[in-house]
Amino acid sequence: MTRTPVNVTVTGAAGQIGYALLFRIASGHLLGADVPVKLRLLEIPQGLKAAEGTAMELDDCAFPLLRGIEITDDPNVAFDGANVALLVGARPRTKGMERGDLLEANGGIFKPQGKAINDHAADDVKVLVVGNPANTNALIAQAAAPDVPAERFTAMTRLDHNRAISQLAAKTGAAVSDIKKLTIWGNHSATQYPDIFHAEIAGKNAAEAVNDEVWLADTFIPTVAKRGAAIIEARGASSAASAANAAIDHVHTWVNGTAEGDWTSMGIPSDGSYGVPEGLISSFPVTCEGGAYKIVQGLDINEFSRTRIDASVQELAEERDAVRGLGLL
Ligand SMILES: NC(=O)C1=CN([C@@H]2O[C@H](COP(=O)(O)OP(=O)(O)OC[C@H]3O[C@@H](n4cnc5c(N)ncnc54)[C@H](O)[C@@H]3O)[C@@H](O)[C@H]2O)C=CC1
Ligand SMILES: O=C([O-])CC(=O)C(=O)O
Repeated sequence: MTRTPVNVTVTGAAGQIGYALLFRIASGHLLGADVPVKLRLLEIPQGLKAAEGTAMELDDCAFPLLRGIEITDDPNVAFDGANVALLVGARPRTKGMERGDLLEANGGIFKPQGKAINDHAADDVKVLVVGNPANTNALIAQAAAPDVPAERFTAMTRLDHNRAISQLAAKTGAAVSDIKKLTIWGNHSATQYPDIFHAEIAGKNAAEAVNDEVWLADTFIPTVAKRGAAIIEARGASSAASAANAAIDHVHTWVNGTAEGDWTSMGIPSDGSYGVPEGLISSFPVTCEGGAYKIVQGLDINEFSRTRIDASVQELAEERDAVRGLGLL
């Protein structure tokens, strides 16, 4: 049976994450090895030529699943009929730019893109925001798309989730595949909280297996939370292939489901669970099934975790208030 191609829109397609992402989408890693895709690449006018170069390379791979590539600088065209929208392009912070300036500059990107998604995307559109500040950019886009169910707007904390699994595996000598139920709470920023109290290593509680609160507080949490800065320091450029890989993981899990006995972390609009104010786009532990996600309920949050979740959520509330003050919500 021939399947109808899924329309996948990628913004910032000529950037470094875009370059690492597009080939994996086209080769079937995003949605599945039997799902044909049509790509729409959105760039600013200065980025169009480089996006065309990437499209030439995509053609040269002769991917059997790739059924077309369209390149545009018009969000209304890029999101027309989009089933999956990966919002990667964002305004990076430049010298002398304050946080408020960054939020304002990104508001100028994510508000019109949210409106274009509202007006043109397919009814089943799923949106992942990668561009930083990812959680608040997702909130801006979602607010501009009142006709799209709010839960379709998500922000990427899967890279943090994967980083935390890898650090925990290195500490304990466990295989990455033995680590389950890790959680990233809060913002994709240095305040995020990677939580191992409910995680399992080969079926045993991870916090008990580690049994080292000093390592947890002084090494594990800051290493995961500041990994982005460490990569910039080492590579001279921010994470690209690992960020693209996390975007693939995020959408693949959302569409195809979490494994039995495991969960993942996604930045999603809060329903008030775990004391996170409703509407904030915060990272939670979630399970996915049938193309929808659900927050894992009933976890016991200890004092150590509560303080850290609250601090990250407080930062999200401040970002929301700042963009509200700028008239972006
Ligand atoms: N959530 C996460 O875990 C991570 C997020 N990031 C963020 O992802 C974003 C992209 O990173 P890179 O690809 O490395 O940046 P990059 O600077 O290499 O590429 C960004 C691309 O976006 C394009 N762009 C800018 N404004 C646009 C607009 N309005 N519409 C369409 N395209 C637009 C630019 O022309 C550029 O080609 C950054 O904001 C970065 O901070 C990066 C790593 C991890
Ligand atoms: O830190 C950055 O600028 C890029 C990023 O979000 C990450 O690597 O987590």
